[in-house]
This record gives sequence, C-alpha cells and structure tokens, in this order.
Amino acid sequence: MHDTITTRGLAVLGCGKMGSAMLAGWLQRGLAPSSVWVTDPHPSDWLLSIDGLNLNVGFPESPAVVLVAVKPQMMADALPGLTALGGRDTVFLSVAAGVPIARYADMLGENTPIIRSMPNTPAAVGKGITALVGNDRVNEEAMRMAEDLLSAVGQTVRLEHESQMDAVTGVSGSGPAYVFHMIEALAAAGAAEGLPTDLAMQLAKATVAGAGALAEAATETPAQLRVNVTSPNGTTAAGLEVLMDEAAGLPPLIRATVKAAADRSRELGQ
Ligand SMILES: NC(=O)C1=CN([C@@H]2O[C@H](COP(=O)(O)OP(=O)(O)OC[C@H]3O[C@@H](n4cnc5c(N)ncnc54)[C@H](OP(=O)(O)O)[C@@H]3O)[C@@H](O)[C@H]2O)C=CC1
Ligand SMILES: O=C(O)[C@@H]1CCC=N1
Repeated sequence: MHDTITTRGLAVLGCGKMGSAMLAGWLQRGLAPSSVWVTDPHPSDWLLSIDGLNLNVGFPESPAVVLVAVKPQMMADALPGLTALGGRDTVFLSVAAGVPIARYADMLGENTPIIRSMPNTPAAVGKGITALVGNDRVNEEAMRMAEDLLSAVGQTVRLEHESQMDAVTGVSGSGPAYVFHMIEALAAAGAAEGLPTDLAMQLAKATVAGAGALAEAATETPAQLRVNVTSPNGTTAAGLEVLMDEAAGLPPLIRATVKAAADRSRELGQ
C-alpha cells in the first residue's frame, strides 16, 4: 500500500456494497484499519466488527484520498460536507456511476484533484478491474497513488477520455451481475434437466469460475477456447447453435444489456 495513504489516511464516504468490497480487499492486502476513516449513516455489522477502524468520527484534516462511494442520487447531500477538503492536494476518487468530474469540481472547487473511476465488486477478492480518468489537477504522482491503491484489489486501466466511462460501466462495472445471472440460469437449466439443485449450482459456479480463470491464463483467444470445447457434431455444437443465434441468442441480448446499462450511466450524468 502507498506510504502516503498509510501516513495521511484514506477517507471513505459511503461504505455500502462497493465501498465495503474495496475496503475488504485493502484490509486483506494489509492496509491497517487505523489508517482508514469511514463515514456511513448505517454501518454494517462487518464495518462495526473491524477493530481500530475510524468509523463515523469525521475525517482527518488532510487525507491522501477521499473515496466517494455513495449513490449518484445522494451526491448532492453527501459532498457539501467535504468542501473544506477541496482545492488542496487531497485526491477525490469517485466510484459513482454516471457522475461527471465537472459535477465534483462544481461542488469542491476547480482546483481539486478528482479521479473518476469504475471498479467492480470482485475487488472484494482481489479480482476487480477499475478504469480511471482524472482531471488536469491530478498529477502523475497522484494518478500513480490511485492506481497503486486500486491495483491492490485487481487490475487497473487508464482511460483516455472520460466519455468512455459509460461504456466501461456497462461492461465491467455492471458486468459481474450479468455473470452471476448466467450462473443462476445455468444452475436452473441443470435442475430442469434433472439434477439436484445444489449439484447444479456447484457445477454452474465451478464452470464459470474455471472458464474465467482459463480465459485469463491462456494464450489462446476466448473464441479459440470455445472451439477447443466444441467437438464436431457433439454436445457443445448443439448447445452453441442456440446460444450463438444472431437474432435471438446471446450476442444481441448482451449488446442490448450493455447498451441499457451505458445509457443509464449517461442518464445519471445529466
Ligand atoms: N455495487 C457495485 O457493484 C458498484 C457500485 N458502484 C458505485 O458505487 C456507489 C455505491 O454503490 P453501492 O455500494 O452499490 O450502494 P450502497 O447503497 O450499497 O452504498 C452506499 C452507501 O452510502 C451510504 N450513504 C448514503 N448517504 C450518505 C452520506 N450522506 N454520507 C455517507 N454515506 C452515505 C449508504 O447508507 P444507507 O444505505 O444507510 O443510505 C450506503 O451504505 C454508487 O455510486 C455506484 O454507482 C460502482 C461500481 C460497482
Ligand atoms: O448498478 C449500478 O448503478 C452500479 C454501477 C455499476 C454497478 N453497480
């Protein structure tokens, strides 16, 4: 973990599902709870159980980073309390879907270093991916500090343009939910074919986890890995004929799914 974060502290505004997923990852990677200040109106039992965490006692005078992890709709209520930290070298790191950097700058002052990012909940097990983009007040050192922090809970990618963030949100921010639903659907289909529910769920989870791990580790493309499973005239070919149907299969469905999520991100930014 970056030294500046340990010495100056990490402030977390809003610690629900996403904030907790990231915090869980950081604590697992050795960040001391005493370096973290969390403000949340209804802390979970998990937060309350963390020894040494600075919970609902305000923020330090000059934290290295303020992680903003409240819902976009709560931003106008939550942020004004932090204006005293704006315009200095404290980096505001937002994970909120849709909320543009300009909106933070309006509330915190134009001189505030602001990074807009989009993580995902696999951060809780160190397998997240976070895309990030900063305003011109974020110097290379500040960007590296944020990347250092975020890379403790998974991969990081820098975006060239803030406008790419809506599509990123539709793919990797919301993406884990699509994959969890795939697990649910695969398990339900297995049960419909006669398997006990628990066994079907075990098979579905292990298959998605194993395929994901293989896709990441292999030198072959996902398309080639798919071909490797597909014996001529075999069972996979029969299944894929349904799944890959160009009119009613997965490609148009996923295209519409990602578009709906990205459109919602754009809407939240209005
Ligand atoms: N969940 C996900 O997978 C991802 C979420 N995000 C983004 O993360 C942000 C949080 O989402 P998520 O964690 O799912 O939502 P949650 O509702 O789980 O978390 C938000 C937390 O903020 C708290 N809160 C509300 N008002 C304030 C306030 N004024 N000051 C401090 N804390 C406050 C809420 O408390 P209470 O519940 O009591 O109101 C809640 O605990 C959103 O902006 C979302 O776009 C980004 C990527 C992925
Ligand atoms: O559903 C949402 O709005 C948030 C952003 C990405 C994932 N969850």
